[in-house]
Amino acid sequence: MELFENLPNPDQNLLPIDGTVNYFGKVFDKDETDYLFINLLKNIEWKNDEAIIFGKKIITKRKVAWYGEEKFNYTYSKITKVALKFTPELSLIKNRVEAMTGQKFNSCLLNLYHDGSEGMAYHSDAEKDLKKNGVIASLSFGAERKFSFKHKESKERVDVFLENGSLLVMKDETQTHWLHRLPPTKKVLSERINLTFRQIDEKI
Ligand SMILES: O=C(O)CCC(=O)C(=O)O
Ligand SMILES: [Fe+2]
Repeated sequence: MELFENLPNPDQNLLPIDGTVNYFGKVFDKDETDYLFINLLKNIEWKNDEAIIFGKKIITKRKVAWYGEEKFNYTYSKITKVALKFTPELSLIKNRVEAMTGQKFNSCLLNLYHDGSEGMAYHSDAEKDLKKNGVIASLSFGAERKFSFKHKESKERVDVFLENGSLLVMKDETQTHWLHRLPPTKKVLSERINLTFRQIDEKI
């Protein structure tokens, strides 16, 4: 039986050292994936992102949204945001992800990339509002895109393609030792939605 030979193995660590990244592959069936993509595109309150880069306020082409269980404040690229309450679809996705990872999440940052010209530069998600070494669960809908990790010291690279309806989990010391990015590409002409479920430290 070689039928499952090429299926992603969620127990496999994609990183060679200093962190853990597990790729689960597609975790929603085709109909659910299509429904969720269209629903998120329509019902999420998408806004162009604002960030302070080298002291200057910039507005990104990429759109973002921030949802949570509570009205959390969250500081990202030096701008503080307040979370909106989870929609029924976000709660459904969250429950599914919690069952698959055995972790609890209380917030979600969403990104909408209109096409391959939009991406996200190298960064790590270790803002002070997040639990230290907390787990991040990343869901992708729409166009498949490459996602790259780079080790902060050795500069070693690890690439993974994030499929429509797939789940990627980053945990342990990943954010301390690795950067990640979504490189821009000329090959992708359609939209991609990314959801990163996170664990905001409720003590703050
Ligand atoms: O779009 C992605 O896959 C990654 C997004 C990301 O890294 C982030 O929101 O922090
Ligand atoms: Fe990130």
